[in-house]
Amino acid sequence: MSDDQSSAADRVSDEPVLDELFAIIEERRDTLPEGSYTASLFTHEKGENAVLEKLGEESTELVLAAKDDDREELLHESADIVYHLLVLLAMKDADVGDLRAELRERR
Ligand SMILES: N=c1c2ncn([C@@H]3O[C@H](COP(=O)(O)OP(=O)(O)OP(=O)(O)O)[C@@H](O)[C@H]3O)c2ncn1[C@@H]1O[C@H](COP(=O)(O)O)[C@@H](O)[C@H]1O
Repeated sequence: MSDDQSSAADRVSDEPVLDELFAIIEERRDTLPEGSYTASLFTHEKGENAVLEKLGEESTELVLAAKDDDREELLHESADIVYHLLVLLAMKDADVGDLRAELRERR
């Protein structure tokens, strides 16, 4: 780990960024505003298959970024995956609280 990278324990934060993102995703799902990429994923315009395809593509890109030791690309693809994963949860009657509970159970 480089000097400018703190340990995982140091970087534990209660900043609710995932909860905020999930709330925005739910709001887009429920109101379907014009011009919203997120809203388009909840319509026939794109739909579930588009989300699953994105997750597949981004997983491959994540693997390639890791193999290339490309830290910037690794973080970019990770963020894309987390976003599309949260969209998928919102499609499947699950939410970020369920994900948190699942992770807690494994500790
Ligand atoms: N976090 C995201 C987010 N991550 C990715 N994306 C979109 O997901 C798509 C990803 O497709 P691609 O991977 O093909 O895009 P890319 O990253 O340019 O391409 P690659 O280099 O990865 O191949 C792009 O259109 C991105 O804009 C996102 N779109 C929205 N959000 C969040 O959702 C909120 C609501 O945004 P709207 O969708 O505009 O309502 C925003 O405020 C953001 O917080």
